[in-house]
Amino acid sequence: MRYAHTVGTVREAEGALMARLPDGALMRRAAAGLATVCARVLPGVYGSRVVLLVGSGDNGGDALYAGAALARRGAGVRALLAGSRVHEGGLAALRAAGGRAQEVSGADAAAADAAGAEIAAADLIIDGLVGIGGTGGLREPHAALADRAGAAGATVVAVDLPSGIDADTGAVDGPAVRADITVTFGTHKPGLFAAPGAERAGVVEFVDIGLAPELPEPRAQSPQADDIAALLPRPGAESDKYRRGVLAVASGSDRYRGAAVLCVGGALRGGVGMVRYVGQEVAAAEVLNRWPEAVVSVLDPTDPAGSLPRRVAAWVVGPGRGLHPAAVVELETVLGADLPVLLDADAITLLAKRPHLVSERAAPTLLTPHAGELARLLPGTERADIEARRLDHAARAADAYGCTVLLKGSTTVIAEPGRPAVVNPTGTPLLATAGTGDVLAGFIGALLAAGLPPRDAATCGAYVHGLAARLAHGGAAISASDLVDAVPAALRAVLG
Ligand SMILES: NC(=O)C1=CN([C@@H]2O[C@H](COP(=O)(O)OP(=O)(O)OC[C@H]3O[C@@H](n4cnc5c(N)ncnc54)[C@H](OP(=O)(O)O)[C@@H]3O)[C@@H](O)[C@H]2O)[C@@H](O)CC1
Ligand SMILES: [K+]
Repeated sequence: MRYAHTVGTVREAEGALMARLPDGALMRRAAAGLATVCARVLPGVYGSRVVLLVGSGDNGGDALYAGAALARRGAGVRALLAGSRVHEGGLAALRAAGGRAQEVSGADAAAADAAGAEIAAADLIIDGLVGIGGTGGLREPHAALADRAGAAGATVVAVDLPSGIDADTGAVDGPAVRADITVTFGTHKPGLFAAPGAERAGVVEFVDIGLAPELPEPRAQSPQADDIAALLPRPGAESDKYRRGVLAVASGSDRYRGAAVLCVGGALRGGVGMVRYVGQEVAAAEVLNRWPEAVVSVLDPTDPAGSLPRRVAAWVVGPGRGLHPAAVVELETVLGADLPVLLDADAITLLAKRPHLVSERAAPTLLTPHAGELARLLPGTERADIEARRLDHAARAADAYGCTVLLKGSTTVIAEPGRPAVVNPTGTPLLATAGTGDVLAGFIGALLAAGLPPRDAATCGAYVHGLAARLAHGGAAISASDLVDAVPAALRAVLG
């Protein structure tokens, strides 16, 4: 598991630790770890050209000390000083090691051109413009340096986090460094997990500076394959279809038959004991045709509540279901039962007008909106703002509805009141195609039926779903049906 803490928490922990350590000890640890990663990235340190982008604060100090270490090993190191001040100790260390420094000011075109030439000729660029002390979009000349670094062919290593991304949210306001590698200190930062910041971080390397004993509960966590393997249920000798869990699926309609077939497919591949599908006649026939192992019943339009299956362990409701009055009755009936329920798509749209159905519910509920649907659940919130600050808004919805929320999209985030947000690391743009959400809902439903709590079921579901998309065609485009077929390979990859 990777853990992330907010800037405020890091500052407090850093203060407590620094009080017990000699001056500069933490920065020396950070810079040594940074220099080690940089040396590993370079084909050879001796004779290589390293450019440091240096801002006013300690992030620049880290870059300068690491640059000094590389200069001592024979690298040609040039620091471009962009800030209103510079870390004096770091600059002295760089100079003592034979490195050179030049100032870059936003107004001086000649200095900017000289800096541009250094960047273009570099083998390695170390981004120490701003770290956790950065606020708002990058100012000049920082923004221009970030752009030039992006256009250069060199490997870019970001110090602590790529400059220009918000450490707590991952929001990017204007130009930001695009790193190949980010070397982060003490703990991960939430902005390294969540898009759009996460997309700028490249491979994230963690350097332990001894902060862990001082850190409280994290703001966010990002599961790795072994965490998922530990959570996924595995059938034992005593398993039977009822113990593995019976999932009721109310997805699709005669108009949207695919949502029925895909959701049931996701559930079956999620290892459910039995799927009980209920829906309109043509959709039900389609499900049976594609998945003969599903137990299917046809909804009575005059009695939607009475025709719902009983003796089930969990429910999935909503994908392609429609917004008609019978769908409302169905939703109210399902939420009235004391069982775990996953609501997706149309069920979320219906819920937005009836929030009490979930907020007053005691049994576990999981909502799986995309950003547009979450905007419906949080009146007055723009979709674009949700995309920019996914962690905050998922947490807000979880608090407002008193349930678990999985926010789908560029980075899938799972929030639950009082718990650290889970940020899924396997997401891929390949998933941005119709029907993939139906598969996810079914797959997570299977895990709910098996008895996993919603947060764990959602965590495993998002992870396996993303991995399946990546594995389906080796990174080439996929359809939602391909995704269903690739789930077993993803499960094999996780379970080993
Ligand atoms: N915490 C830890 O445990 C450890 C932390 N360590 C390191 O310290 C880093 C934090 O250092 P920090 O506090 O000095 O802040 P940091 O990000 O370098 O610079 C902030 C300065 O930048 C400026 N500035 C701000 N916004 C800007 C903008 N948009 N555009 C342009 N400029 C902007 C502003 O200065 P101004 O120019 O306005 O005077 C501000 O004062 C941390 O990320 C890690 O690398 C490790 O060494 C050891 C362990
Ligand atoms: K940085």
